[in-house]
Amino acid sequence: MVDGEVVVIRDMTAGYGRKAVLRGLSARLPRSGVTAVVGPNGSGKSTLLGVLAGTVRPSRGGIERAPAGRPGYVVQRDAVSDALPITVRDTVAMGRWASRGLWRRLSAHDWSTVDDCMARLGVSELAERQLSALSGGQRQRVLLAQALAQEPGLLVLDEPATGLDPDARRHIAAVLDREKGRGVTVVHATHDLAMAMGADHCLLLRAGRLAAEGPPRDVLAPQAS
Ligand SMILES: Nc1ncnc2c1ncn2[C@@H]1O[C@H](COP(=O)(O)OP(=O)(O)OP(=O)(O)O)[C@@H](O)[C@H]1O
Repeated sequence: MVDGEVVVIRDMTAGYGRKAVLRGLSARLPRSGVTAVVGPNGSGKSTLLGVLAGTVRPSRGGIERAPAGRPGYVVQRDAVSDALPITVRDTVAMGRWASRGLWRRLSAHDWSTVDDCMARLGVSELAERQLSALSGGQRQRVLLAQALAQEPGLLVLDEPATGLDPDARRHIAAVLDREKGRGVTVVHATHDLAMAMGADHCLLLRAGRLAAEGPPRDVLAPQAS
């Protein structure tokens, strides 16, 4: 892997308040590839994704050579309120606000991007349904469509397959592969071995440090045994 083809995280320390969660972490993510971040509960996966998405600010070091533009970020599904009175189409349209601004009307091009993203995730038939009335798997696809509507160069997903049945997991994995084919750099945290094995690159975190990095079969083989 040569330097021009990677996103570089260099000697990065980050956490919450005075508590450092990630300490001196250096890693590389293949550009236009899928990276899986694995590790036990509390090892710092979500914190790393937060840094990549720009919601957690490192106290030292940081990301070099991130893809241009605002990252698309899909948080863990249980972090999204069930009570939001909003339709599926309007949820996906929120992805356009980042580039359009809150107070400007969305253009015909914006709405066609929204409709295209819903189609890519197979949720077009749900467009007028309330987000709160969807199953967990449907909601996850809608949130992914919202992130794609931002047309990001970097797509960051926190456990996109958790709680989904095997078909839904395969669908999400196929969508991530398709985005990679469109040149998007994809990073996701997962506890799902098949999802991690399907990635191009794998980062294993342990207690806020990088315990291993490389092809998933090399990183995960000792874990699986
Ligand atoms: N908003 C926050 N404020 C304070 N501490 C936090 C916050 N979010 C996470 N932490 C702490 O940071 C540490 C790492 O949490 P993080 O969510 O990054 O781990 P994780 O590997 O994603 O875990 P999981 O697999 O359970 O999702 C934990 O000790 C957690 O309690």
